[in-house]
Amino acid sequence: MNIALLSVSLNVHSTRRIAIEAEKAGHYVELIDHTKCSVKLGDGKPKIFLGEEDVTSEFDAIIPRIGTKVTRHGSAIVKQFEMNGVFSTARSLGITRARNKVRTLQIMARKGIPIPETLFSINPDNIEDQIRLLGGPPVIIKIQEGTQGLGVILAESKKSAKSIIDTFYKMDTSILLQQYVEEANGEDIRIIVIGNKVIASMKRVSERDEFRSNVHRGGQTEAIEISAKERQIALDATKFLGLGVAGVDLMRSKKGPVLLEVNASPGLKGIEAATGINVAKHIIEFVEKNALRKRRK
Ligand SMILES: Nc1ncnc2c1ncn2[C@@H]1O[C@H](COP(=O)(O)OP(=O)(O)OP(=O)(O)O)[C@@H](O)[C@H]1O
Repeated sequence: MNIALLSVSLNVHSTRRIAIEAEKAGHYVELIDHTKCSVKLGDGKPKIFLGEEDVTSEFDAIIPRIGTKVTRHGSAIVKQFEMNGVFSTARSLGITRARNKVRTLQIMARKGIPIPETLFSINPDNIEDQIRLLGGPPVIIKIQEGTQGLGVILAESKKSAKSIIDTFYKMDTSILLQQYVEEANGEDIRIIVIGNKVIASMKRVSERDEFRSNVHRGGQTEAIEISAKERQIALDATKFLGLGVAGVDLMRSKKGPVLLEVNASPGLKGIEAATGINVAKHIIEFVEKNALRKRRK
C-alpha cells in the first residue's frame, strides 16, 4: 500500500516511528509536507500538488500529523484527499474540532460526556460574575489553541484571575475558564484510541510545584489500568469527534472521570515508553484494515 504521512518532517519522533512501522510492514511510505501542498479546484477532478508534483492519486491512505500552527490549511489538504476517496486516519472535521477546546467541550457536553465546569466569554465587564459562576477561585484559564500545557494558567485568587482574564479579553485572545480540579493532584490520564479500541493508557504526574502534568512541562509517565467508565468516555469522545486515532486526556475528579481534551495527532514517545506497546504498529494495522476496505468498495 502507498501511505502518505502528512507531517512537516521525519525528524518528528512520532512521524518517524509511524514511517518505520509502515516500512516494516512492507508499505511504501512518503512524507508529504502539507505546508508545501496546494489544491487546484476548477475544471475536472480537484488536484493536490506537492510543490509542482501532482500527488492526487499517489496514495491509498494518509496519516495526518497536523501541527497547531497550520490546522486550517492542513485540514483543507486532508479534506481534499478525503473527497478524492483516500482513507485518512483522521477526518478533517475531527482535526479542526479537536484543535478547538471550546468546540470539543461543546460537543462532549451535548453528548453527555463529563467535563470540568467550563465557561467561555469575551466580555470584560462582568469578570467577577464569570469567576463566581465557576464557584470562585482558584480557576484555570486556558488559551483556546494552546498545546503542551503552554497557555494553561492557574489563578489562585480572585485578584489574579481578574487581571489575567481582563488582559486576555483586551488582547482579543480566545480563552476558556475552568474549575480547578484540585483533587486530581497534578495527574491526568492519556488514553490512546485506535479504531474504536483502547490501545494503551498512561498516567502523567506533574513535577513538584507544578499543576500541569504534560510531558513537555516535566510530567512523569507510567502505564495504568483504566476503569470501564474511563474506557467508555475515551471511545465515545473519539467517535463523537470523528477521529480514527486519538489521544484522549482525562482527569480523575471527585465526581468521577472528566474529559479535558482530545488530540488528533497524539505523541507516541511517552506512551510507547511508558507502556511498551507499539502504538505506531497499531496505527498501521488500522490503516491496512480500513484503506483496503475502502478500495474494495
Ligand atoms: N481544570 C483543570 N484542573 C486542574 N488541572 C488542569 C485542568 N485543566 C488542565 N489541567 C492540567 O494542565 C495540563 C494541561 O492542560 P490541557 O491538556 O488542557 O492543555 P494543553 O496545552 O492543550 O495540553 P496538550 O498538549 O495535552 O494538548 C493537564 O494535563 C492537566 O494536568
